[in-house]
Amino acid sequence: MSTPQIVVHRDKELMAQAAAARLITKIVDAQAARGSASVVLTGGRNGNGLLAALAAAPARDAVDWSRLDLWWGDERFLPEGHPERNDTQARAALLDSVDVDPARVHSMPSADGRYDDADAAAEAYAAELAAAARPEDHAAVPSFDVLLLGVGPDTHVASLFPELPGVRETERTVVGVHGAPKPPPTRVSLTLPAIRSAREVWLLAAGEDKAGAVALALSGAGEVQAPAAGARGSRRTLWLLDAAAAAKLPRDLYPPASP
Ligand SMILES: O=C(O)[C@H](O)[C@@H](O)[C@H](O)[C@H](O)COP(=O)(O)O
Repeated sequence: MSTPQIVVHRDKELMAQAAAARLITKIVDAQAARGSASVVLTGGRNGNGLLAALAAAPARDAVDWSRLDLWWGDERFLPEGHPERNDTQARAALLDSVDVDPARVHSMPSADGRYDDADAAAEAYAAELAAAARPEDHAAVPSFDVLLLGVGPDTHVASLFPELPGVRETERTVVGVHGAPKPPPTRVSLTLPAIRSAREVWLLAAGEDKAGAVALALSGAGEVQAPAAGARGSRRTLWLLDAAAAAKLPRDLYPPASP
């Protein structure tokens, strides 16, 4: 697992634009090397801000959108098309305006009666991930090129909240989440083992309400108390912050070229 690297941008707009530029480059490079790319999307303001910045970036046309697999790190277990679903928001921010292959857009199941509950939905998504994994991935999920995560003020990532059962999961790749402290209470989430199968994990946090969470997760807290601390990529873990979210980082962690 990789050691976190920290990049601090002046404000959240610049952070979103820089992250979008980074993601375009990453996808183009992966497509050049392997023919296709895979990205795991996240919900929240910063994840959607990145997608909106990507939609507005002229370089987005360098991506072959038809050769991109999209997955989600978590989802609110709500009916399809619900405005609070992460995939509904991602479609509005970016996916409706680029030429993605619908068969490669792997939304998490919705609460529309097909699955009894979030646990059954999680099992179905785990099976979809397992079917997409290749032998060389050595895991029950593909080796995603980039997995994006927002960070909550309580240090949650995806729908893995401090001390809840989901963050303690060591076997399953996807779990149903019940009683989440952030509404809606019922969700579906990748687990830390699934997140750690990604080559690169990028965590996004902006605003002063995230400063405590960022400092805690990067200062040696355990992953059960601070789930963001356990989100690491196999090759790279990148924390993309704005200055306000970085404000409480211990000085020795603060990167040299920061504003
Ligand atoms: O399902 C959710 O409720 C969101 O996906 C959530 O996990 C979000 O990513 C973080 O809370 C950070 O949110 P912001 O980027 O809005 O601060």
